[in-house]
Amino acid sequence: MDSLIIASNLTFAYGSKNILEDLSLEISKGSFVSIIGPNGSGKSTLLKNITAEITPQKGAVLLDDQDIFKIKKKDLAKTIAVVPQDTGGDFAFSVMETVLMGRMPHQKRFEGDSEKDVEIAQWAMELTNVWHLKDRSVNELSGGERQRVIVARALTQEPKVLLLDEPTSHLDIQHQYELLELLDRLNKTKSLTVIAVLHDLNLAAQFSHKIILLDKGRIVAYGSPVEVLTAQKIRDSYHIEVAITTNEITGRFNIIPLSKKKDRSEAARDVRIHLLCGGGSGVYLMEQLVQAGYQVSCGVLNIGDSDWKKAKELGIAVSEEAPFSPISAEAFNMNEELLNEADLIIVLSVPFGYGNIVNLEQVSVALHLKNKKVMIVETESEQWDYTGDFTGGKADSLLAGMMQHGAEKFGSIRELLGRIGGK
Ligand SMILES: Nc1ncnc2c1ncn2[C@@H]1O[C@H](COP(=O)(O)OP(=O)(O)OP(=O)(O)O)[C@@H](O)[C@H]1O
Repeated sequence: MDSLIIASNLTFAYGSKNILEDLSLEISKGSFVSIIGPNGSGKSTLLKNITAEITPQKGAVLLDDQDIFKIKKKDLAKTIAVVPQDTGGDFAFSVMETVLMGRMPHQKRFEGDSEKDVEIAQWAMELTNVWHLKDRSVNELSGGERQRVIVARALTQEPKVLLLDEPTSHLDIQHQYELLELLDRLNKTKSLTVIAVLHDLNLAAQFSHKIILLDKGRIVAYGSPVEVLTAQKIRDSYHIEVAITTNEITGRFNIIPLSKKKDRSEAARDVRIHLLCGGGSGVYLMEQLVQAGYQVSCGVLNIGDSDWKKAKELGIAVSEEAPFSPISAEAFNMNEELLNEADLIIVLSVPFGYGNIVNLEQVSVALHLKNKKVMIVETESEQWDYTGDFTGGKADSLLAGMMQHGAEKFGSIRELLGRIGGK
């Protein structure tokens, strides 16, 4: 590994309270590393130690093999730029003047801004989408605009490594992505090493090569997103349950916080919901219902189907069958059990053929004989090519029969969630 930063055995205390405990790490040149961890775990303190803003009581930090605390501040600023957490304070300067301050490490004393300095400042302001604000006073900007100006100032330093402390905290979702995509681009095209404290684990997962998970001043995990962002590690550090699922389209994984059992809505906690879905029609609803605290089951689903995969990821009980096989007695019986246990059955827009009509018949029996509550969602989703009934009218007549016996119909999953109190 071609290391840019090596921290060894760092111990840092504020007063008598140790914040970092014998912490060691290496960050390689050209990498994109995120630092995550719960509030107060020491992320900002670590960042300040490895940028020589504060000095540890014990341990050492090397930047390119040099003791960082011995490098002159001006020289250090040619290599390292920092976007601090708090970009507040009084900036009685214009945006242009503020961004040009980033050139100071490269300028001689009393030397004004050269044409090149202005060009670099413009380049950084265009990248961060603040060029149009160049003549405004920084004091008049919104939090998000100001944050982008500070990033522009840091880029104007032309650093080899950019350290950012929660750079997305003031940004709306569009600007969060724009900023991280910009950092990703600079990382790839200019070999800029990026070290960012991020609170959003999904953003960290999406953009980082490596993630450092800090807890109580110690590194509890350091590795690729897949190695660090496991449900177990997140539970241990953040004391929260999460489901980790894979996005079918992007291939990236999503971390979905699940409310703690005790925090779940009283109403949702003990309600069992069974879904008749398939082909991805149930993915979104499953996530929403699990997140809202419902106990969810589904079936019968073909093994390998996207709904089946999502159910497995979320740990949902599922009655399953091999693809292209008729529903076996075993799958039928398990589905019946799940239906019997359910307080509510939801039928989603699934094309019915002779292979899966049994599912609908089972729901119909549960409604007619067991008085189960049934909700039917009939949508033509963009993701799902709803083609309806391939059973010569049998599916339609079962659905119509259920409607006559009290099943409720909804035009969309959102409408249904509005009724049952999902998210
Ligand atoms: N200047 C300071 N003086 C005394 N204690 C401090 C100071 N700065 C931070 N601390 C304490 O050090 C601990 C770690 O703080 P730090 O800001 O590094 O955590 P963090 O992981 O970045 O937290 P957050 O996610 O809330 O930003 C906290 O308990 C904090 O109260």
